[in-house]
Amino acid sequence: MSFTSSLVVSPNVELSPSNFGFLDSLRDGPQIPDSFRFFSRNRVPNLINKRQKWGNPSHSTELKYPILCESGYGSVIAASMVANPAGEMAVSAEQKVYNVVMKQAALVKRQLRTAGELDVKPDIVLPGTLSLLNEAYDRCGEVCAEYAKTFYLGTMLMTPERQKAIWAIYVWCRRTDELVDGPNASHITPTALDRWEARLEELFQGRPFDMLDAALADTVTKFPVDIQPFKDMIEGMRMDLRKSRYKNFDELYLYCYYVAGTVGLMSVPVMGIAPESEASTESVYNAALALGIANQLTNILRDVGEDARRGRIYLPQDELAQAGLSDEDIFAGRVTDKWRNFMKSQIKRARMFFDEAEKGVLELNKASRWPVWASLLLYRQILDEIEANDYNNFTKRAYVRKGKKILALPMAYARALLGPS
Ligand SMILES: CC(C)=CCC/C(C)=C/CC/C(C)=C/CC/C(C)=C/[C@@H]1[C@@H](COP(=O)(O)OP(=O)(O)O)[C@]1(C)CC/C=C(\C)CC/C=C(\C)CCC=C(C)C
Ligand SMILES: [Mn+2]
Repeated sequence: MSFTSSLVVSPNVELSPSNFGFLDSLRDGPQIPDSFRFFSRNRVPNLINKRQKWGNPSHSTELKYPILCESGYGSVIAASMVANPAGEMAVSAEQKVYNVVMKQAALVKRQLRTAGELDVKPDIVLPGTLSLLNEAYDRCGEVCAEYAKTFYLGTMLMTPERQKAIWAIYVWCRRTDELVDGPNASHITPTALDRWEARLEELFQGRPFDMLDAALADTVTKFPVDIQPFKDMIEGMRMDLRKSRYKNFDELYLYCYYVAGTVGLMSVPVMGIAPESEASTESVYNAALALGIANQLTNILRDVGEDARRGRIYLPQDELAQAGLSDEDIFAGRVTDKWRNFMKSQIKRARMFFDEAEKGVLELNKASRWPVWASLLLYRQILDEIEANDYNNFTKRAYVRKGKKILALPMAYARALLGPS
């Protein structure tokens, strides 16, 4: 059975709207309860909450990271070559990420600006398959609405093609995240992640395993989306399995790229760049990357206590030491002046990434700017809430109240009216 002429469903997989049990295909440890199905209508409670991570520029106001815009590449790249203890030159996290950004930007440059608009390939329909594909996309929309309501509302202005594609990407990201962060996380091994990656490769070759994969398989035939950011997100999940400390911001930055910067790189080819934009494709990708990093840093700062209770500290160890703090201080969860000062510098860094991201939102297609602004404004407010909690992110979870969330939508809309200057 196939969904479109280019999609071939893996043999022995019965495709039906209710077949979302993709964990079965990853199983290599203890049995996963059959009753568990990803994205059943009643959201499976997230028993183990979120991942977390961060970094800090307290000693300097100089931005090393969010500066991959066109000018100054040379110096950034030079700064990115670092010697390891053996004296060999190693490629820094920033350089690795930069290579992916350039690759994705080049791909998009070739395909995205066709008379300023995206040239969406039409469906080639086989009898009976289009309705299944539509059902798959509808299900992606439902999942998205269930997990990220504000963002889902923000996608309402997008063209149906773009909207569906973003939902499909969202669902793949959410499923990937749930592997290590969801209720079945304890069953997930590196081998399971290898299988998830093999499945991703199949999907990109037009052989989706289930309906939700089929939606993404269709999306990647229509938009210039590269597989690398998807693979990198899986790599981020591997990192989460094997690591619970980050030596310095370089290590943390790479992790943030893997789990969140990648989302920006996946989304821009679908959202599109405004036809009137004069910004370079690379600079828009750089901003997208910055938004992912900013979100993830914020996520880490919000969840310090929660993560510590799982034995995880995403904060850069060297910056903690510089601030006179240790793991024990975090496990003890004491809000001291040392902690407040440390947090101030971490928040400052996260805001710098948000500022960098702002520049790029203006350059996006008009209809895509709204959800991005909404996400940026809402996530950034979490930092304000951490401050309002007097930096107690050990026992108080910073969150944006419903009223403020609702207000963010018209504010985001107003901002979205502003395009490239
Ligand atoms: C408009 C918009 C936000 C589009 C992105 C849609 C999309 C594909 C989102 C996928 C998000 C996802 C499920 C990622 C999996 C890994 C993960 C969970 C990352 C964390 C997200 C926060 O999720 P949440 O608070 O729900 O976390 P819990 O699991 O509940 O704890 C992250 C912190 C990062 C998500 C990263 C982004 C949303 C980056 C978005 C960047 C762009 C869309 C680029 C915009 C373009 C420019 C030029 C600025
Ligand atoms: Mn999660």
